[in-house]
Amino acid sequence: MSSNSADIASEQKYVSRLYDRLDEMREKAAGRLAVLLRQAGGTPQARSERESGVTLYTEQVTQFGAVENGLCFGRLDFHDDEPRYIGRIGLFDDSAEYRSLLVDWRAPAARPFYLATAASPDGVRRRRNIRTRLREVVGLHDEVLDIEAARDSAHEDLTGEAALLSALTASRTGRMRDIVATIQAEQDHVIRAPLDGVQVVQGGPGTGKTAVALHRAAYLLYTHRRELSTRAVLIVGPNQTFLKYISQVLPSLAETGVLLRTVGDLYPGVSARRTEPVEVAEIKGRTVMAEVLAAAVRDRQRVPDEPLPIKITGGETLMLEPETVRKARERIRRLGKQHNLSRQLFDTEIVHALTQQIADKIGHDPYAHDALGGDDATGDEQYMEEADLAEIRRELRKEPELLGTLDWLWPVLTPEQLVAGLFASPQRLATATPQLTDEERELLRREPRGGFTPADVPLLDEAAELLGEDEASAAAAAERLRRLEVAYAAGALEIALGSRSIDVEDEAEPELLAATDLIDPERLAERHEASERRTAAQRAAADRKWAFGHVIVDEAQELSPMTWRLLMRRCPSRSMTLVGDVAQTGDLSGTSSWAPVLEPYVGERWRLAELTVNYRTPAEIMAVAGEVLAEIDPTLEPPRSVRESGVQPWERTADLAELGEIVRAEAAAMGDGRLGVIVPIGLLFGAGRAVPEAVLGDDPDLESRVVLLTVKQAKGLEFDHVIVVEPDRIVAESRRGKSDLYVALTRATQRLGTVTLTAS
Ligand SMILES: Nc1ncnc2c1ncn2[C@@H]1O[C@H](COP(=O)(O)OP(=O)(O)OP(=O)(O)O)[C@@H](O)[C@H]1O
Repeated sequence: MSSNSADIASEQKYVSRLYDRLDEMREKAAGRLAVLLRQAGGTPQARSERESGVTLYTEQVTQFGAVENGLCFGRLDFHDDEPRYIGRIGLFDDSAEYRSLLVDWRAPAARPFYLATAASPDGVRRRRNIRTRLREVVGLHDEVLDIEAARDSAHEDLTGEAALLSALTASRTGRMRDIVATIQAEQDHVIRAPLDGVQVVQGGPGTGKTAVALHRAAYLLYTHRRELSTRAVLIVGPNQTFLKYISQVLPSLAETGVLLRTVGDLYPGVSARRTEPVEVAEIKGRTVMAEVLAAAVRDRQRVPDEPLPIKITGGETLMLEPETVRKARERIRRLGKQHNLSRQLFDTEIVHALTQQIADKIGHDPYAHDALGGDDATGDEQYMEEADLAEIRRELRKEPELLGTLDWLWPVLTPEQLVAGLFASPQRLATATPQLTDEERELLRREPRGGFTPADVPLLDEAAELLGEDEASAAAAAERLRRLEVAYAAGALEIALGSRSIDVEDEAEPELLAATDLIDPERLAERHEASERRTAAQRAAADRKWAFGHVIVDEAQELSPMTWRLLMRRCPSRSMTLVGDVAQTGDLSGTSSWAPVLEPYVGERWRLAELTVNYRTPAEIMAVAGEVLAEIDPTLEPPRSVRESGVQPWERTADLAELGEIVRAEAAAMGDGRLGVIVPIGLLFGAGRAVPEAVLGDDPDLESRVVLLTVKQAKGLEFDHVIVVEPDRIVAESRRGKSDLYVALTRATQRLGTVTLTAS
């Protein structure tokens, strides 16, 4: 780290100029936004232009606020070119030449900042990391890429790791940070990989997979803005806690147009929070469930055992024969249309059959063969006129008893009704699941009330495909969209306010406050709705059939085959980035190899990139975790730790009552930072009583100093210090217990301890 004050002063001058420029642009955008928000009325065209202006300037104000911290973090000096400053966004001066002041990190011109090495300098003489706090330059770290220049430099440091190491050893806050200033070359290659096709990123714990996935989203949105801003990018993460943990990374990279979702939230209108045993989730994740659901739909298309009497107005009773229903059903099934969309056809078939019955009874022309009869026609056996038949059909369609019968024979179903109804009924389960054992069937049974589990979501989606949407559900979808828009509009206003720079906030920027005073979320949502100018991410969130421009999956090894089906439906272009580690798979329906999950969708056409360096876990901890990895699969290589901490992991044996004391001692040794206590599922509440100061729950607040959680909850997260309680019990709790332990042991950035409890 250099602290040459002359250099710092000179960089400060430049950085201050960049902030001045940022302020100018932000003020301009906020001013324009405020003016637009005060306007009302006008022609439809004027309104529409105003609405797009509001969207544009809201986004700009948000973006300029989001890049406040660490706006500029790097500088490249070339042998034969002007220095180039690298930052979170591109900035230009407002002169006629529109000169570049700051290069966006995603632009090709910024790439040498991440890739140039002394061996392959690419014209770069010196790479400088600029560290800022608020708007002040507080340190420089130089890396000279040519030996000659290195001799003259005041910032001689050829290791190139100082900036990285200072980022890695900093205390954690409970929120993931971006790594834009220190992206490493192997990560950069993944981030900038082509948009098309399926890119798998396999890497051990701490290799930056999540970081890379998020930076890739930002890169793709920047580089392919036009395609992706209309189709949107979806990022799927394992749980709400994890999504919260990563939620600030993309805004800090000035990207907000990405939809972050858990699998449990991928079916619009359902928030799957119900829990269930892992064995049940595993059954629901099997591909065979697609056949089960198809059978469950067929089972709802009934054929009565006996003729059904149907009383119609006027007191007459028609008989609907099982054979008639069976034939109608066969004909309709042959058409291959979705169940709900076939209902009308079914009605038509049955109404026709019953009309025929009436015609047979009353419509036969008694004079058909009688030339002297009162009728005009001769010869042909004359049934009723077509107009009369049509009239009967019309009347029949209004008959309440018939309508009830049709509903019973071919009910219009929502996916929710189909799935909940299937699991609630032993009889329906028995019919639809011949492939399962009695025991498995029994596991699937549950009460319909109580909502859905994450493993139900792919089933709901599959069911929706089989059923098709009728008008009622389309109307419900429109209402969902409206509600989401109100929520989004509230969020957008919050971001516009919350992301203002500290300086601006201090001065209580009057125009921006006026902007939010002027419009409430409900009205902003109406503007969006009226103008059809919702962001793609907003529209995608409410639309089950949305085809995303790119889908990124984190912890992709955990997805079940049924979830893969759902995701592939959401991404027909197969432009995907899948990051994960097959050694960390915990879910029983997850995978331990990439090829079999991808083969059904893309054959062998997918690219594999491997990340090999562990940025999180010091070598001392990785040595312990490496032993567990060898037990999972001796052919797997643990990632190489980038640093050593000099601290060996510790082990203790204690009884549960002592756990509180141990945790307090560890927290005291930690300074500021976060301590994660990872326990077996069965011990969560017992440990919670023993360590009352720890937070725990479905979605624990990760910013708390001590967090108590299960391995499943800890997946993807990290803490400065970690205590793993009862490692053997963690292994024993699941068929994938060793992988769970491996995950638990690799969460610490500084120090690891394990506690084995004595039986008491
Ligand atoms: N180039 C980098 N510069 C600075 N920090 C980095 C870099 N790469 C990774 N890190 C940090 O290393 C830690 C681990 O990264 P991340 O969580 O993305 O790893 P992961 O591969 O997803 O791990 P896991 O598989 O255990 O979930 C994070 O704190 C991340 O910020």
